[in-house]
Amino acid sequence: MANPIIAPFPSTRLRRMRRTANLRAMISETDLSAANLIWPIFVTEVAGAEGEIPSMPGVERLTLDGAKRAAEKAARLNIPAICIFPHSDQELKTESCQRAWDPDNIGNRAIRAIKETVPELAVMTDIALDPYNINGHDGFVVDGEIVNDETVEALVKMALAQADAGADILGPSDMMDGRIGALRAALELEGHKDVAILSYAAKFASAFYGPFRDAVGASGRLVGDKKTYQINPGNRQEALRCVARDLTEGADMVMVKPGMPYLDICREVKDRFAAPTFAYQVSGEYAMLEGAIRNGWLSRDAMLESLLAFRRAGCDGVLSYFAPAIAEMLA
Ligand SMILES: NCc1[nH]cc(CCC(=O)O)c1CC(=O)O
Repeated sequence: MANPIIAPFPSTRLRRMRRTANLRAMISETDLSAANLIWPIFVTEVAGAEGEIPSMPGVERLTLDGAKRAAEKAARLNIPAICIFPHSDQELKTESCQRAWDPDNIGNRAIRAIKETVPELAVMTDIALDPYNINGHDGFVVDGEIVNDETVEALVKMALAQADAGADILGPSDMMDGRIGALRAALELEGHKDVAILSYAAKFASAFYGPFRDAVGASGRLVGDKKTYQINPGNRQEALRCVARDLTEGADMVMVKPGMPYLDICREVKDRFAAPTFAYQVSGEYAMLEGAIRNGWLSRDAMLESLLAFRRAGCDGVLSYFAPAIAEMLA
């Protein structure tokens, strides 16, 4: 960090350069554009489940057709990537989670539909068993324990099905140990050497995921919590070790999640590892801001400011449910 030289007042008046819009523009340090956005969407296979998610006002579960229209909208707004989260049939959730690697599960059908509609749009996926797991966990549950190595084997099958369906970027959000290395090796072996991995590397056991679990229909399902695999929110060093580990195992990009309460981690990850770094402004952050905006307690500028803050903290991009609204404001 440079050591700024400040002449004493009144030689230095920092307000001089804030006086007009053009002067302010000249010394603006951080930019935000649609290219910095990844848009997470929910796609449902359940008739009647489409439509607004009550805890995420303004965000809808989409049908496959809705997902295609979202892809076209993303392309029109210059958003480079869309991230698919499946809402699957509750009746078909099992302990063995076999639908997670079914080529025709709703996630994989959405990948294909979007790649057919807008081939140039980057499609990112979610790798974790929770949308297909009867107990809402990201891994297999055996005698009350979330088992690591067996889960990683299943995640590899899930990843290969997504890569076969045409995914550009895989997003392992499961927080099992050793999954990045296993995924990377399998992708190399199975002819998918160019499929990228954006690892949910520093993923904290957060209370801010609540609305997301409503959106994917996992809320009523989750037995216990995710503290045996997600990071304790107070643990900074452990988060950095996770990022180092995932980069060593072959992640192309890393993520910090949630976003706004963890901007210190974003900055530190970017400074230390100089790798493509993303943050996930998660469902609870969206709900807070959007709820306050809808009540007239905050202006829409709060949304833009929150995104700019991620950029200032060193993030190359942000997964945000605000992506289309922001891109429209910036256009
Ligand atoms: N695989 C689970 C997953 N993938 C993305 C999110 C949260 C995203 C959000 O809150 O917006 C979660 C929730 C969780 O870990 O329980």
